[in-house]
Amino acid sequence: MKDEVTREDRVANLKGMGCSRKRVEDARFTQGKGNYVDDIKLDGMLFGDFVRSPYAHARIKSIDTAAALEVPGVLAVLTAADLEPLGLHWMPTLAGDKQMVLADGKVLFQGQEVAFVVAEDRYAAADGIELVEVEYEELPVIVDPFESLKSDVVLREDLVGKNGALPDGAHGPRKHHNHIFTWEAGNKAPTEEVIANADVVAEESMYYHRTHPCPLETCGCVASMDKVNGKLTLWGTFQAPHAIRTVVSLISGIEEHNIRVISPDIGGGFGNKVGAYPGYVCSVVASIVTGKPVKWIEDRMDNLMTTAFARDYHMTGKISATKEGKITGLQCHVTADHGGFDACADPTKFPAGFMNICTGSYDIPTAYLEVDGVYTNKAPGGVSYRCSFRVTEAVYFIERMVEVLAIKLNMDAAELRRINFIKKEQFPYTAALGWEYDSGDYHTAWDKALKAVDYEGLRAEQAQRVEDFKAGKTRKLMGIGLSFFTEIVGAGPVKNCDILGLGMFDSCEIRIHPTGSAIARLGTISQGQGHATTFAQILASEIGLPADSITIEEGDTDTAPYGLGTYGSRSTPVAGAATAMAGRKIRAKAQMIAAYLLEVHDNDVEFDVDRFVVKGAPEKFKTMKEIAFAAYNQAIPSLEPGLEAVSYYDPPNMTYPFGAYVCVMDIDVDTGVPEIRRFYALDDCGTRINPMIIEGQVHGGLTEALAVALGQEIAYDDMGNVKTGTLMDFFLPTAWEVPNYETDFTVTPSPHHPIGAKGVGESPHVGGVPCFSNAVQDAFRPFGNTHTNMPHDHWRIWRTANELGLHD
Ligand code: PCD
Ligand SMILES: [Cu+]
Repeated sequence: MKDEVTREDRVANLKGMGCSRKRVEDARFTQGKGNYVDDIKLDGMLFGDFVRSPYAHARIKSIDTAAALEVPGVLAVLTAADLEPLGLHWMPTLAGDKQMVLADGKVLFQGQEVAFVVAEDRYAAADGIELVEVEYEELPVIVDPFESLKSDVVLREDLVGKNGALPDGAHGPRKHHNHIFTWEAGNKAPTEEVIANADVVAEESMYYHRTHPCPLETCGCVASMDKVNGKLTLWGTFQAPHAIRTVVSLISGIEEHNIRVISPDIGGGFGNKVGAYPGYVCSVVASIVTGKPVKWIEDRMDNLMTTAFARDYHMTGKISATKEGKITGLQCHVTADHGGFDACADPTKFPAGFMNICTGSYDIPTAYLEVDGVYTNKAPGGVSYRCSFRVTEAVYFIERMVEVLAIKLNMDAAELRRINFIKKEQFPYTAALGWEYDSGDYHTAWDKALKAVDYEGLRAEQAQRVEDFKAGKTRKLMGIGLSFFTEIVGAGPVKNCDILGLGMFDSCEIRIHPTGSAIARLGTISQGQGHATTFAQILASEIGLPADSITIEEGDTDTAPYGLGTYGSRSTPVAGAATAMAGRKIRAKAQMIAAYLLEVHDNDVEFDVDRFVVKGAPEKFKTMKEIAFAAYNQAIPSLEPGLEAVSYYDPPNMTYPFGAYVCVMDIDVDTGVPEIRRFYALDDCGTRINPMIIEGQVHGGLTEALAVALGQEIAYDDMGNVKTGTLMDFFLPTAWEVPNYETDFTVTPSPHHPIGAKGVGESPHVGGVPCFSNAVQDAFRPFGNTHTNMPHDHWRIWRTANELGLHD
């Protein structure tokens, strides 16, 4: 006899929310069957590549392309002079600035695009590049933003009026010719007053160094202009394909319906692929000029040296408290190094992103933040790396300030956090710098974390270690790194978040096929996160069809509904919500169909897992599969045939995931080598869609956090040369450096999200960096250390030990 199918079986069969469904995309990724931009090969396709500036700041006196054009296979060499008649020698940036597509009279950073060589293949292009003769006149180089604000050297002549007048920038008045904007949040005078009269004030200056996400796949595109039909198709590594389509239309004048932008598989994005690069514009122009498809793919050095960097924030803070440790005020000033052009990808009203989340997880009554953006001779960008909107910087700042305050108060840093956390009953909580935190339960998470690692025990062990060190019994110190973070993800309500005037909603469109399977398309685009797996799970739970019968498609602007793309952990909070809402529309229609089929009133049926059941008569039901068929097969009075829905979702607020991290580290004082003994990470991202994917996200984010905290950096010398432009010098952690992460969670749903989910992709990075850094700093705390700057590579750790006299 066949076992009866239980309700539990039916739930399991859906593989819906909460299930660790295996990633459906991995079958192709693990078998080398992914379809990345560089896999696209079209008939007659040409290859374009850049002549790049060896200088960080120079006047361009002449460009001679004659010899390059003689190279067999080289078809064209584009310079700014060729783009100028088309109005394409400069392009708008996402931050309201403009950027040279090809060097127009001067170059502002090493690696800047000077000319675009179009050839039959990559090798001919490379030969052509060698023969383009550019005459440069070197100009004084500025790599330090503080120097920049004092210098007579004008970096952006295009932004200075004839008589030296300084027209306003995109974000208001400018103080100096190399100044971009000042952005403020909070209340200055009251904060200064609180700090001036406080029992205790801790002050610190810190530099969050410039780094780069270094995705496995570099940036690139293939442009194909079909002149007969007037259609442009652009494949590329785009994190925001629809926005790219709109931008391409606006700057090229090609009507938007004649542009098709496709993001195929993307080998990691991490924010690097949000903005628009000169390579896109040049490929499009080259395709129009030659009438052939043109591919442009960066090499690793191009990618590291010239595409969207992250961080480069010089932060100075003051934090005040009572003698008992209750925080009373916080002040922060940032000097933000934006390089040669302001190309940050923040929502328009937020030139320093969400840096104003820098009060962190603490109930701080008054605060003030001021950010000055500055031009220097470095590459532009400033969007990227597992937090598009500067939350990494904000959390690093507050999590260091709290540690520095703990030292000043001679208090335990875990206890100091505990007494200042926003309390559960205070949510929704409006922070001093303006954000409304949707939900949180920080005390529960913190207690769980400290208990899991036996915090008291660790502190006792650390004290013993200090004794042993002083007694000459060991040369290893022990650091306990703590961090508690609150993220802000899911941009964003259209009322205050837009990019280039495009409101930051997102979308999902669903079609149910007659046999009860479905396709859903979204305005976001996976770069490895596993959207094809997880969005199908949301739908499975909402519409009662198995996730395995639902295809998720993203990234083709001809088919997907308009959306703002994937970055800032916005897919779950925004497109995930749209998916649930579209699913509910499907369910509402399915209910009417079910009622018709069961010959009862609409309100007499109710949804149960995968079917509609007559209330009080569970043996009378129609499964979603049957309903789907009926939608196409029966004429139902007053209902259109078919079963489709679309939702454009404008979230009422952002979501505020949080987490509690602890890192235990042993540091060899004589070599400066840190050894991570334990890393415990508790994440709360509200309702969890796929626990296994969440765990993968946490592992990835923590590994990138380890990289940034312990060695990864884009470093410049005084001449503006990039010293870390290859993977020989740029630290990319491998399994060798990575510890065994212990992951954990609590669940505090978002009250405004239809399924209560918050983002998680960025969180481990945001919380991880301060945790690793705090572990290093904590090891040296007993010897008088208050703060040292990242990255904590072996040399810098060794130097700290040396400066503290530990080598004597
Ligand atoms: N609650 C929850 C949440 C979430 N999830 C999952 O998880 C993931 C994620 O999500 P999110 O957080 O929402 O996010 P998205 O939007 O999707 O994504 C983005 C992110 O993501 C991350 N992760 C990753 N991974 C991979 N693999 N790759 C990549 O690239 C990446 N990137 C990075 C970044 S950096 Mo930016 O862009 O900087 O802003 S931001 C970012 C997906 O799958 C989802 O579904 C779940 O499950 N649950
Ligand atoms: Cu972010």
